Amino acid sequence: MKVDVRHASHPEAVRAYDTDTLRRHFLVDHVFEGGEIRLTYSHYDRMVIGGAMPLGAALTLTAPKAIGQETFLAERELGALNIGGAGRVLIDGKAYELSKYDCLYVGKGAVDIRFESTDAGNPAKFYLVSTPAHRPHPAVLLTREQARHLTFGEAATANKRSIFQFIHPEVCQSCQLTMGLTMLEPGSIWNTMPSHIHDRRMEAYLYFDLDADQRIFHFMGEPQESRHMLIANEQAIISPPWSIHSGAGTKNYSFIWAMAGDNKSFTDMDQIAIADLR
Ligand SMILES: O=C(O)C(=O)C[C@H](O)C(=O)CO
Ligand SMILES: [Zn+2]
Repeated sequence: MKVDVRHASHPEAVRAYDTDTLRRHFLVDHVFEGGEIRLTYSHYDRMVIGGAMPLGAALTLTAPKAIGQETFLAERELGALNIGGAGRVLIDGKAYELSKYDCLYVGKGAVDIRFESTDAGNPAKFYLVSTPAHRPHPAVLLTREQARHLTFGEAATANKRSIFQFIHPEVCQSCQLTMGLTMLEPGSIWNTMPSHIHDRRMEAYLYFDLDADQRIFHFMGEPQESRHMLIANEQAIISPPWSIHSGAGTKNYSFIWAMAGDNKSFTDMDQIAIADLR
């Protein structure tokens, strides 16, 4: 299992980052590798993001040194959303079957976590997000149809999209983790424009369902000091709590968002007027 540790950056320091430095701190360019679990440990709210892509054999989620525990979920909770072929997650011997766009919540205290693909030729890709947790909540398997479905945006502003809230207080209990999926309609390319910040929570995005030759311009930074990174399919970004997080693709795409921090309120956002961005 590979673990990459990312430290937190002060917004004043980020103003001076060049492209490579921005990407080193905030881009996770290699989330999925066949037959491996890869993790990135962010010091923003100690969120861990990563990918588990099992092939022939099951992959076991063990506790890396960064966690400082005997087992990965000793003091953590986990969301796993499948963006690949069919697969299953085994939690202490109980199997949960996940098709593409299904999400599993796993609470604090689960010990033995394994990931399997149904067909190694069309492997499952489990996108993982984990945050510290203070109490156990039951495991919940959610299909996209069981998520809370909201629609936002318009074709005229190229931001017509569906938001599916999976790990959200009205759908599934968690300690601090929230997680969901946003899918843009063909012809719509903008997510979260007008953009927002929420200093109470950090956020991470996994961009996917993007053609290999297309890219997403991901905007970040303080609202009056915006920067951008070019993102390819199945790459993730870490968004500090003080940063905008907004993207424009050269084509439509989907992304998984996840947040952690002082509240689980999706609507607790400070909106930034487009005219105020710099
Ligand atoms: O398309 C969107 O807008 C989103 O998906 C917004 C993110 O979920 C977000 O930034 C939540 O704070
Ligand atoms: Zn946000």
